[in-house]
Amino acid sequence: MVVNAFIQSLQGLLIKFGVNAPDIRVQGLTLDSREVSPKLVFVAVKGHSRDGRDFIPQAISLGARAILAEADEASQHGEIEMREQTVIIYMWGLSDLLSSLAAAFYDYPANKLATIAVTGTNGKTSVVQLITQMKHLLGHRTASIGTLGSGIYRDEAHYAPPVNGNTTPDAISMQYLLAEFVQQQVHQVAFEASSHALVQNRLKQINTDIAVFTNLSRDHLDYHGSMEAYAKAKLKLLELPGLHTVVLNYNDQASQDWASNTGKGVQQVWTAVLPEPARTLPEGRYCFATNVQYHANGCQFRLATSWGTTVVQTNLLGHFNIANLMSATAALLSQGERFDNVVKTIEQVQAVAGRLEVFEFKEHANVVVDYAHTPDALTQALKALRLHTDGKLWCVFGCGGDRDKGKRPLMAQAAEQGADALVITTDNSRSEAPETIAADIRGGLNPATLVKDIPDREQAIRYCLEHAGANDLILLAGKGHENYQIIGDQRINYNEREVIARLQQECSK
Ligand SMILES: CC(=O)N[C@H]1[C@@H](OP(=O)(O)OP(=O)(O)OC[C@H]2O[C@@H](n3ccc(=O)[nH]c3=O)[C@H](O)[C@@H]2O)O[C@H](CO)[C@@H](O)[C@@H]1O[C@H](C)C(=O)N[C@@H](C)C(=O)N[C@H](CCC(=O)O)C(=O)O
Repeated sequence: MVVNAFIQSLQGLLIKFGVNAPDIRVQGLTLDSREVSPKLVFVAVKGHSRDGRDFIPQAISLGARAILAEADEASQHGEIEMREQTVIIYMWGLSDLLSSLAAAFYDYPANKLATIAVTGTNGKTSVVQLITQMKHLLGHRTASIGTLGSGIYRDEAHYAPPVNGNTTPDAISMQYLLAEFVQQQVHQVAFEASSHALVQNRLKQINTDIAVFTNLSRDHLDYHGSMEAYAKAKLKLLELPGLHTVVLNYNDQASQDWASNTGKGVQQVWTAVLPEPARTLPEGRYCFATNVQYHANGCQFRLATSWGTTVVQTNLLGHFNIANLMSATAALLSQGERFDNVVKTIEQVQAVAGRLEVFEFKEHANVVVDYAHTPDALTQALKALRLHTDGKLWCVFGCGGDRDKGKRPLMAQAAEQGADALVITTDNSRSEAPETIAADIRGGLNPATLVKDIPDREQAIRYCLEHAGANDLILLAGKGHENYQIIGDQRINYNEREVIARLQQECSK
């Protein structure tokens, strides 16, 4: 809820932007005509598929007292039109002004927060979540914004869903969320910066202390057109105001571009996961994980940084999670958190719910829950887990009903190539019979591959626990943090993490 402190004169603000408008007192701004109320100003801008100005009549009918509309040409800037009881103020270049306008409206909330922005093709969500959890463990009131939604971290993440389903909310929502956090005495915010958001200037006026770059690989070419344009979009993170540190990935080629585009006076901190201690050290600060040993319930590695060196244990699984952990650690150390305190948080931090989340079983094989539900994600998860077991790697998986049937044999191949023992189960069968989906999956397997069909997911997990050796590792792929199964047209409660917690208790009796 926007609180009274935000009620201010829009007029004062518009004067800053060279527009002389009548005095209008409002509580907020919105880009969406459907959300308009008399207390909100509707901001009508041209979009990719639609023109917000076409929704002005709807905003008026919902009681908008004021509308800011994108001007078609510079000469129209500051023009004022009255339609019924509503004042429409035209502004030239309004789309690009949105972040500045909203920042001013909400009184520059980012200036009152410690802010960390994370970009990169993979790992954004995990790094943001790790930073958030670690800052919480260090005793700070910490919030995050990203693919999982937005909110303050308490003992677990309970977030409001992402605005419009976007990883990075629109320019107005970003400032609004930050202002809400300020109101709630938050000290630290970490947010994901998608390449779309950077190109569309959703973050332009967000004072950002630290920028973290994870990695760059092919993605979103439908939107950006070429790898060059995509890489350039990511680099726009370096243009955000207030940056004092940029965290770069020594293992990723694209970091060289980042290093050469880093502004004067901005400190570079390099992160890496290396097989053995680094022979040469980068210029600037660094935060390296070396000699990583992978166990059934986590990793042990040597943490070698410009702030100190020690051996640490974490219950995160997978090489890429150690890379994510280094990014988070580097950001925290750059903020001035004490080395020994940060090390303690590395040892306490938990995996993001349903993302290579390990559940320990004393007498049985450990179980890992992961959201992997595409062939590539399944391949990556199995590849990561292979290092964590000397025994067999089990894979429990399925495919959705009423969806792309071509995916079924591909999932089978990914499982067959990455795992030693396969169990096909149900994963949102919808209107199809689980047996039909299983048969399609089997169609992608080598006939000699040993595979079991157990449509009931819980029975499938029990089967693996009973048959796997204590050194084996069992991956339950597909459900992750979700808490339902769609069977027929019913959405049935099913939380795999709760099922496993129950089985853990049963097994410990
Ligand atoms: C291509 C793109 O980025 N589109 C974003 C953009 O929408 P748009 O410009 O197409 O909006 P539009 O539908 O043309 O509408 C134009 C204007 O009319 C307004 N409108 C529209 C309908 C209506 O009834 N009333 C109304 O007022 C809209 O609020 C908007 O201001 O602005 C919207 C509001 O900020 C975003 O929600 C929308 O994201 C869409 C949903 C999207 O799919 N975006 C993807 C590509 C994206 O941004 N993805 C990245 C993550 C990528 C990743 O790393 O995985 C992200 O940050 O989420």
